[in-house]
Amino acid sequence: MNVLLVCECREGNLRDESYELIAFAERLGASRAFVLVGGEDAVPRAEGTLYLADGARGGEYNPELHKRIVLAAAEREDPDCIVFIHSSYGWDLAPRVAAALGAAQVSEVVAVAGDGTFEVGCCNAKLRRTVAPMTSRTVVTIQAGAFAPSGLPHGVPTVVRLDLADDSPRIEFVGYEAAEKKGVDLGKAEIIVSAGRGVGKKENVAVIADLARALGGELGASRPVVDAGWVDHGHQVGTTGQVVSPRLYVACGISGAIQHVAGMKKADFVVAINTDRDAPIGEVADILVVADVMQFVPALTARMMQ
Ligand SMILES: Cc1cc2nc3c(=O)[nH]c(=O)nc-3n(C[C@H](O)[C@H](O)[C@H](O)COP(=O)(O)OP(=O)(O)OC[C@H]3O[C@@H](n4cnc5c(N)ncnc54)[C@H](O)[C@@H]3O)c2cc1C
Repeated sequence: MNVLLVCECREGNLRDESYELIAFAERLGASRAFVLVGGEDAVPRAEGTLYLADGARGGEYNPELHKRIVLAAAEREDPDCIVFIHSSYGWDLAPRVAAALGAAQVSEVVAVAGDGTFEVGCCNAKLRRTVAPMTSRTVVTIQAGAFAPSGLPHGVPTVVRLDLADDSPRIEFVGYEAAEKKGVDLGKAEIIVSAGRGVGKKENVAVIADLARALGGELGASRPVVDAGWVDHGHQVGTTGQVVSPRLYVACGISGAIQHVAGMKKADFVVAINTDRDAPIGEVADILVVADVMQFVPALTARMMQ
Protein backbone atom coordinates (compact mmCIF):
# COMPACT_ATOMS: atom_id res chain seq x y z
CA MET A 1 0.00 0.00 0.00
CA ASN A 2 1.13 3.52 -0.86
CA VAL A 3 -0.14 6.61 0.97
CA LEU A 4 0.12 10.34 0.27
CA LEU A 5 0.27 12.34 3.50
CA VAL A 6 -1.01 15.90 3.25
CA CYS A 7 1.00 17.98 5.75
CA GLU A 8 -0.37 21.25 7.03
CA CYS A 9 1.02 24.70 7.84
CA ARG A 10 -0.51 27.22 10.20
CA GLU A 11 0.88 30.73 10.02
CA GLY A 12 4.01 29.49 8.25
CA ASN A 13 4.78 26.66 10.68
CA LEU A 14 4.32 22.95 10.16
CA ARG A 15 1.56 21.67 12.42
CA ASP A 16 2.84 19.01 14.86
CA GLU A 17 -0.08 16.79 13.88
CA SER A 18 1.66 16.28 10.52
CA TYR A 19 3.81 13.71 12.36
CA GLU A 20 0.66 11.84 13.35
CA LEU A 21 0.08 11.25 9.62
CA ILE A 22 3.36 9.31 9.61
CA ALA A 23 2.22 7.24 12.60
CA PHE A 24 -0.99 6.46 10.67
CA ALA A 25 1.03 5.33 7.61
CA GLU A 26 3.17 3.13 9.87
CA ARG A 27 0.02 1.61 11.39
CA LEU A 28 -1.08 0.71 7.84
CA GLY A 29 2.36 -0.68 7.03
CA ALA A 30 2.31 1.56 3.94
CA SER A 31 5.05 3.28 1.99
CA ARG A 32 4.58 7.04 2.03
CA ALA A 33 5.13 10.33 0.26
CA PHE A 34 4.24 13.81 1.48
CA VAL A 35 2.74 16.93 -0.02
CA LEU A 36 3.04 20.34 1.63
CA VAL A 37 1.98 23.80 0.59
CA GLY A 38 4.37 26.09 2.42
CA GLY A 39 7.94 27.28 2.76
CA GLU A 40 11.14 25.26 3.05
CA ASP A 41 11.28 26.11 6.77
CA ALA A 42 8.13 24.07 7.32
CA VAL A 43 9.36 20.85 5.70
CA PRO A 44 8.78 17.90 8.10
CA ARG A 45 11.72 16.00 9.57
CA ALA A 46 11.06 12.66 7.87
CA GLU A 47 12.37 10.37 5.15
CA GLY A 48 10.51 10.06 1.85
CA THR A 49 9.51 12.10 -1.17
CA LEU A 50 7.98 15.47 -0.32
CA TYR A 51 6.10 17.42 -2.99
CA LEU A 52 6.55 21.04 -1.98
CA ALA A 53 4.48 23.83 -3.47
CA ASP A 54 4.86 27.48 -2.64
CA GLY A 55 1.40 28.59 -1.65
CA ALA A 56 2.41 32.21 -1.20
CA ARG A 57 0.49 33.40 -4.25
CA GLY A 58 -2.78 32.01 -2.98
CA GLY A 59 -2.24 32.76 0.70
CA GLU A 60 -1.87 30.09 3.36
CA TYR A 61 -5.15 28.39 2.49
CA ASN A 62 -6.72 28.56 -0.91
CA PRO A 63 -9.07 25.60 -1.46
CA GLU A 64 -9.00 25.54 -5.26
CA LEU A 65 -5.21 25.91 -5.49
CA HIS A 66 -4.46 23.44 -2.68
CA LYS A 67 -6.81 20.89 -4.23
CA ARG A 68 -4.93 21.12 -7.52
CA ILE A 69 -1.59 20.78 -5.72
CA VAL A 70 -2.70 17.64 -3.86
CA LEU A 71 -4.12 16.19 -7.09
CA ALA A 72 -0.84 16.91 -8.92
CA ALA A 73 1.10 15.04 -6.21
CA ALA A 74 -1.46 12.20 -6.33
CA GLU A 75 -1.04 11.91 -10.09
CA ARG A 76 2.69 11.36 -9.65
CA GLU A 77 2.46 8.99 -6.67
CA ASP A 78 -0.74 7.08 -7.57
CA PRO A 79 -1.50 6.49 -3.86
CA ASP A 80 -4.06 4.01 -2.55
CA CYS A 81 -4.91 6.43 0.24
CA ILE A 82 -4.61 10.21 0.65
CA VAL A 83 -4.49 11.26 4.29
CA PHE A 84 -5.31 14.57 5.96
CA ILE A 85 -5.45 15.72 9.58
CA HIS A 86 -9.07 16.17 10.69
CA SER A 87 -8.60 19.91 11.14
CA SER A 88 -10.42 22.85 9.59
CA TYR A 89 -7.90 22.52 6.71
CA GLY A 90 -8.43 18.78 6.28
CA TRP A 91 -12.17 18.74 6.60
CA ASP A 92 -12.46 21.46 3.95
CA LEU A 93 -9.88 20.09 1.52
CA ALA A 94 -10.33 16.30 1.81
CA PRO A 95 -13.87 16.18 0.33
CA ARG A 96 -12.78 18.37 -2.58
CA VAL A 97 -9.96 15.93 -3.37
CA ALA A 98 -12.21 12.87 -2.85
CA ALA A 99 -14.87 14.30 -5.17
CA ALA A 100 -12.30 15.13 -7.87
CA LEU A 101 -10.94 11.56 -7.75
CA GLY A 102 -14.29 9.81 -7.29
CA ALA A 103 -12.75 8.25 -4.17
CA ALA A 104 -14.52 7.15 -0.99
CA GLN A 105 -13.88 9.48 1.93
CA VAL A 106 -13.65 8.27 5.52
CA SER A 107 -13.63 11.10 8.06
CA GLU A 108 -12.16 11.26 11.56
CA VAL A 109 -10.48 7.87 11.62
CA VAL A 110 -9.37 6.86 15.14
CA ALA A 111 -7.91 3.41 14.41
CA VAL A 112 -6.91 1.06 11.64
CA ALA A 113 -9.08 -2.03 11.81
CA GLY A 114 -7.31 -4.29 9.28
CA ASP A 115 -8.27 -5.56 5.82
CA GLY A 116 -8.42 -1.99 4.52
CA THR A 117 -11.07 -0.94 7.03
CA PHE A 118 -11.00 1.98 9.47
CA GLU A 119 -12.59 2.74 12.83
CA VAL A 120 -14.39 6.06 13.28
CA GLY A 121 -16.08 7.39 16.41
CA CYS A 122 -19.83 7.79 16.70
CA CYS A 123 -22.42 8.64 19.42
CA ASN A 124 -20.19 11.38 20.82
CA ALA A 125 -17.20 9.04 20.60
CA LYS A 126 -18.78 6.52 22.96
CA LEU A 127 -18.96 3.90 20.18
CA ARG A 128 -16.89 3.09 17.12
CA ARG A 129 -18.02 2.10 13.65
CA THR A 130 -15.84 0.03 11.31
CA VAL A 131 -15.95 1.45 7.80
CA ALA A 132 -14.90 -0.40 4.64
CA PRO A 133 -14.29 1.88 1.62
CA MET A 134 -15.86 0.58 -1.61
CA THR A 135 -13.42 2.30 -3.99
CA SER A 136 -9.85 1.28 -4.78
CA ARG A 137 -8.59 4.70 -3.70
CA THR A 138 -9.57 6.29 -0.38
CA VAL A 139 -9.34 9.76 1.12
CA VAL A 140 -9.04 9.73 4.90
CA THR A 141 -8.94 12.34 7.66
CA ILE A 142 -7.45 11.22 10.99
CA GLN A 143 -8.52 12.42 14.42
CA ALA A 144 -5.78 14.53 16.04
CA GLY A 145 -4.29 12.59 18.95
CA ALA A 146 -5.42 9.15 17.72
CA PHE A 147 -2.08 8.11 16.16
CA ALA A 148 0.79 8.99 18.47
CA PRO A 149 4.15 9.41 16.70
CA SER A 150 6.75 6.87 17.80
CA GLY A 151 9.80 8.77 18.99
CA LEU A 152 11.13 12.14 17.97
CA PRO A 153 10.80 13.19 14.32
CA HIS A 154 13.98 12.73 12.31
CA GLY A 155 15.13 12.51 8.71
CA VAL A 156 15.36 14.73 5.67
CA PRO A 157 12.86 14.30 2.84
CA THR A 158 13.70 14.34 -0.85
CA VAL A 159 12.03 17.56 -1.94
CA VAL A 160 10.33 17.67 -5.34
CA ARG A 161 9.08 21.12 -6.31
CA LEU A 162 5.55 21.27 -7.64
CA ASP A 163 4.84 24.23 -9.87
CA LEU A 164 1.37 24.40 -11.36
CA ALA A 165 1.16 25.74 -14.91
CA ASP A 166 -1.62 28.10 -13.86
CA ASP A 167 -1.58 28.99 -10.17
CA SER A 168 -3.58 32.19 -10.45
CA PRO A 169 -5.89 32.15 -7.44
CA ARG A 170 -9.57 32.82 -7.90
CA ILE A 171 -10.15 33.68 -4.27
CA GLU A 172 -8.10 35.74 -1.87
CA PHE A 173 -6.96 34.41 1.50
CA VAL A 174 -7.37 37.30 3.92
CA GLY A 175 -6.01 35.79 7.16
CA TYR A 176 -6.95 34.10 10.40
CA GLU A 177 -8.95 35.76 13.09
CA ALA A 178 -8.62 34.27 16.57
CA ALA A 179 -11.93 33.55 18.27
CA GLU A 180 -12.63 35.92 21.12
CA LYS A 181 -11.24 34.40 24.32
CA LYS A 182 -14.01 34.11 26.86
CA GLY A 183 -13.13 33.60 30.51
CA VAL A 184 -9.81 32.06 31.42
CA ASP A 185 -6.90 31.62 28.97
CA LEU A 186 -5.87 28.07 29.90
CA GLY A 187 -3.18 28.11 27.23
CA LYS A 188 -0.97 30.16 29.57
CA ALA A 189 -1.78 28.30 32.82
CA GLU A 190 1.11 26.45 34.49
CA ILE A 191 -1.18 24.29 36.62
CA ILE A 192 -4.63 23.05 35.58
CA VAL A 193 -6.98 20.90 37.64
CA SER A 194 -9.82 19.58 35.48
CA ALA A 195 -13.22 18.18 36.40
CA GLY A 196 -14.70 15.30 34.41
CA ARG A 197 -18.06 13.57 34.47
CA GLY A 198 -16.73 11.42 37.31
CA VAL A 199 -17.25 14.34 39.75
CA GLY A 200 -20.92 13.36 39.61
CA LYS A 201 -22.81 16.65 39.88
CA LYS A 202 -22.49 20.40 39.45
CA GLU A 203 -22.11 21.10 43.19
CA ASN A 204 -19.03 18.85 43.32
CA VAL A 205 -17.13 20.99 40.80
CA ALA A 206 -16.41 23.40 43.68
CA VAL A 207 -14.27 20.67 45.28
CA ILE A 208 -12.12 20.49 42.13
CA ALA A 209 -11.95 24.31 41.91
CA ASP A 210 -10.74 24.36 45.55
CA LEU A 211 -7.81 22.09 44.65
CA ALA A 212 -7.00 24.27 41.63
CA ARG A 213 -6.90 27.32 43.92
CA ALA A 214 -4.81 25.53 46.56
CA LEU A 215 -2.24 24.64 43.88
CA GLY A 216 -2.28 28.14 42.43
CA GLY A 217 -3.75 26.86 39.18
CA GLU A 218 -6.82 27.17 36.98
CA LEU A 219 -9.95 25.06 36.68
CA GLY A 220 -10.34 23.01 33.49
CA ALA A 221 -13.13 20.65 32.45
CA SER A 222 -14.04 17.89 30.04
CA ARG A 223 -16.77 18.42 27.49
CA PRO A 224 -19.63 16.56 29.24
CA VAL A 225 -19.10 18.80 32.28
CA VAL A 226 -19.41 21.85 30.02
CA ASP A 227 -22.33 20.42 28.04
CA ALA A 228 -24.15 19.77 31.32
CA GLY A 229 -23.74 23.45 32.21
CA TRP A 230 -21.63 22.71 35.31
CA VAL A 231 -18.71 24.83 34.02
CA ASP A 232 -18.44 27.53 31.30
CA HIS A 233 -17.10 26.52 27.90
CA GLY A 234 -14.10 28.81 28.47
CA HIS A 235 -12.72 26.08 30.77
CA GLN A 236 -13.08 23.18 28.34
CA VAL A 237 -9.91 21.29 27.41
CA GLY A 238 -9.77 19.30 24.19
CA THR A 239 -10.24 19.43 20.46
CA THR A 240 -13.35 21.57 20.75
CA GLY A 241 -12.01 23.46 23.76
CA GLN A 242 -8.55 24.79 24.52
CA VAL A 243 -5.21 23.10 23.84
CA VAL A 244 -3.07 23.43 26.97
CA SER A 245 0.53 22.74 27.93
CA PRO A 246 0.83 23.29 31.70
CA ARG A 247 3.63 22.00 33.91
CA LEU A 248 1.03 20.04 35.91
CA TYR A 249 -2.34 18.71 34.75
CA VAL A 250 -4.64 17.00 37.26
CA ALA A 251 -7.49 15.06 35.64
CA CYS A 252 -10.28 14.39 38.14
CA GLY A 253 -12.85 11.79 37.04
CA ILE A 254 -11.86 12.05 33.37
CA SER A 255 -11.75 8.88 31.27
CA GLY A 256 -9.14 10.06 28.76
CA ALA A 257 -11.08 10.12 25.49
CA ILE A 258 -9.00 10.99 22.42
CA GLN A 259 -10.66 14.41 22.08
CA HIS A 260 -9.74 15.34 25.66
CA VAL A 261 -6.21 13.93 25.51
CA ALA A 262 -5.53 15.86 22.28
CA GLY A 263 -5.98 19.02 24.32
CA MET A 264 -3.74 18.17 27.29
CA LYS A 265 -1.13 15.68 26.08
CA LYS A 266 1.55 18.39 26.01
CA ALA A 267 1.37 18.78 29.81
CA ASP A 268 4.75 18.10 31.44
CA PHE A 269 3.30 16.01 34.27
CA VAL A 270 -0.15 14.43 34.47
CA VAL A 271 -1.88 13.17 37.61
CA ALA A 272 -5.18 11.35 37.07
CA ILE A 273 -7.67 10.42 39.76
CA ASN A 274 -10.10 7.74 38.67
CA THR A 275 -11.99 4.84 40.23
CA ASP A 276 -11.23 2.76 37.13
CA ARG A 277 -7.62 1.55 37.09
CA ASP A 278 -8.02 0.68 33.39
CA ALA A 279 -9.31 4.11 32.31
CA PRO A 280 -7.47 5.26 29.13
CA ILE A 281 -6.26 8.40 30.95
CA GLY A 282 -3.80 6.01 32.66
CA GLU A 283 -1.93 5.76 29.35
CA VAL A 284 -0.96 9.44 29.44
CA ALA A 285 -0.80 9.89 33.22
CA ASP A 286 2.52 9.95 35.08
CA ILE A 287 0.61 9.07 38.25
CA LEU A 288 -2.78 7.34 38.30
CA VAL A 289 -4.50 7.53 41.68
CA VAL A 290 -7.20 4.85 41.84
CA ALA A 291 -9.68 6.54 44.15
CA ASP A 292 -13.02 8.30 44.38
CA VAL A 293 -12.40 11.97 43.50
CA MET A 294 -14.83 13.11 46.14
CA GLN A 295 -12.77 11.38 48.83
CA PHE A 296 -9.27 11.94 47.51
CA VAL A 297 -9.46 15.55 46.26
CA PRO A 298 -10.77 17.20 49.48
CA ALA A 299 -8.12 15.29 51.47
CA LEU A 300 -5.38 16.46 49.09
CA THR A 301 -6.62 20.06 49.19
CA ALA A 302 -6.67 20.00 52.99
CA ARG A 303 -3.07 18.74 53.00
CA MET A 304 -2.02 21.45 50.52
CA MET A 305 -3.54 24.11 52.75
CA GLN A 306 -1.62 22.98 55.85
C1 LIG B 1 -16.35 15.94 17.74
C2 LIG B 1 -16.12 15.73 19.22
C3 LIG B 1 -15.39 16.68 19.90
C4 LIG B 1 -15.15 16.52 21.27
N1 LIG B 1 -14.42 17.46 21.94
C5 LIG B 1 -14.11 17.26 23.23
C6 LIG B 1 -13.30 18.18 23.95
O1 LIG B 1 -12.87 19.21 23.43
N2 LIG B 1 -13.02 17.91 25.25
C7 LIG B 1 -13.49 16.80 25.90
O2 LIG B 1 -13.20 16.63 27.08
N3 LIG B 1 -14.28 15.92 25.24
C8 LIG B 1 -14.61 16.13 23.95
N4 LIG B 1 -15.43 15.25 23.31
C9 LIG B 1 -16.08 14.19 24.11
C10 LIG B 1 -15.18 13.00 24.37
O3 LIG B 1 -15.31 12.07 23.31
C11 LIG B 1 -15.59 12.29 25.67
O4 LIG B 1 -16.96 11.93 25.60
C12 LIG B 1 -15.34 13.14 26.91
O5 LIG B 1 -14.02 13.65 26.92
C13 LIG B 1 -15.58 12.30 28.16
O6 LIG B 1 -15.53 13.16 29.27
P1 LIG B 1 -15.23 12.56 30.70
O7 LIG B 1 -13.94 11.84 30.69
O8 LIG B 1 -15.44 13.65 31.68
O9 LIG B 1 -16.46 11.54 30.92
P2 LIG B 1 -16.50 9.97 30.85
O10 LIG B 1 -15.93 9.46 29.61
O11 LIG B 1 -17.92 9.59 31.18
O12 LIG B 1 -15.54 9.50 32.03
C14 LIG B 1 -15.79 9.67 33.37
C15 LIG B 1 -14.65 9.02 34.12
O13 LIG B 1 -14.83 9.26 35.51
C16 LIG B 1 -14.51 8.08 36.22
N5 LIG B 1 -15.26 8.15 37.48
C17 LIG B 1 -16.58 7.96 37.69
N6 LIG B 1 -16.89 8.20 38.98
C18 LIG B 1 -15.73 8.55 39.59
C19 LIG B 1 -15.39 8.92 40.90
N7 LIG B 1 -16.32 9.00 41.88
N8 LIG B 1 -14.11 9.20 41.19
C20 LIG B 1 -13.13 9.12 40.22
N9 LIG B 1 -13.42 8.79 38.94
C21 LIG B 1 -14.69 8.51 38.64
C22 LIG B 1 -14.93 6.95 35.32
O14 LIG B 1 -14.23 5.77 35.63
C23 LIG B 1 -14.58 7.50 33.94
O15 LIG B 1 -13.26 7.14 33.58
C24 LIG B 1 -15.67 15.38 21.95
C25 LIG B 1 -16.41 14.43 21.24
C26 LIG B 1 -16.62 14.60 19.89
C27 LIG B 1 -17.39 13.56 19.14
